[in-house]
Amino acid sequence: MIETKALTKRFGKTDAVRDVTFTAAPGRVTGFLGLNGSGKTTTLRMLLGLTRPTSGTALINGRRYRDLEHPLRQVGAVLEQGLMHPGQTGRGHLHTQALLSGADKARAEELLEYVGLADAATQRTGDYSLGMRQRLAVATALLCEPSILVLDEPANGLDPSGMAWLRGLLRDHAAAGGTVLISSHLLSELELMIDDVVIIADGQVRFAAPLEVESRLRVRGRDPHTLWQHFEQAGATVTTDGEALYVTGLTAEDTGEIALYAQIALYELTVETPSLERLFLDLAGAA
Ligand SMILES: Nc1ncnc2c1ncn2[C@@H]1O[C@H](COP(=O)(O)OP(=O)(O)OP(=O)(O)O)[C@@H](O)[C@H]1O
Repeated sequence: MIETKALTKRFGKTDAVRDVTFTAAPGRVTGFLGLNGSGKTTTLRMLLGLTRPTSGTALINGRRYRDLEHPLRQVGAVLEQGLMHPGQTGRGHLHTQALLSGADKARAEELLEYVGLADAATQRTGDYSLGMRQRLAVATALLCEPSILVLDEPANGLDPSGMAWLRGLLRDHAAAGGTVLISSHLLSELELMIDDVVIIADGQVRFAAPLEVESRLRVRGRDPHTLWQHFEQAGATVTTDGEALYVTGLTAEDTGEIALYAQIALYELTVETPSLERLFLDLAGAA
């Protein structure tokens, strides 16, 4: 569990982060979205004890990072990929990091395989592509099997297959009960991998909610007018573009049952998740 409460950081006269409060819950992948300079990295650095907050708190499993007993066993972070010696091999890097963090070599070998670098383990990291360095950084973060993963812009440099790999890895981590916080300005890519979204603009949180709350249903049926009345009677909000009805406030199951009860054939019942990009541009742009 990650919690920030009224987190604030001032650099001179600049309020980089102002009153930021949000939660990233276990079992969920939380996207931390913002344009460049919006305060994402500063927030994550405060969470990881690398920058001292001006005020407010940032907690990992209920404690500040510096009060954690075995921080690397609780939280793994990918903040930048530059922290590896270019002359060291991928395997050498991971073995060194394992030694420093109290993990064993077998875990390092397992992770080389898991992140898809087993075949490139003997190459120098200086010859790695940006995507390969990202994979190695993720492997390093996972060495001590932390329940929480914090990743700052991990999608940078990943090709489509790398993105699919990252998506699978984060989903598996959350499915096993872990907490994932991932920052990005690459909206379309995050949309497929997150459960909850926190949007930050100009140092302040503009939106924090599960992604699905904003979803709506697109419904077409034989008698739209009567369907409309039934949906409204069930408490839904209904609009139309002349082709279909758009229903919010009902599940797809409820909607199907209501149509069956009214004996009106349905021709279409689609759950539409709003484009995160549209949501983001509306909220971030309003800063
Ligand atoms: N050490 C610092 N000293 C002074 N100002 C800083 C410092 N670090 C960040 N800032 C300022 O704080 C604001 C937020 O920066 P931050 O790096 O947190 O944003 P970001 O959302 O991570 O952006 P990016 O995606 O470009 O990294 C910016 O205006 C930045 O210039």
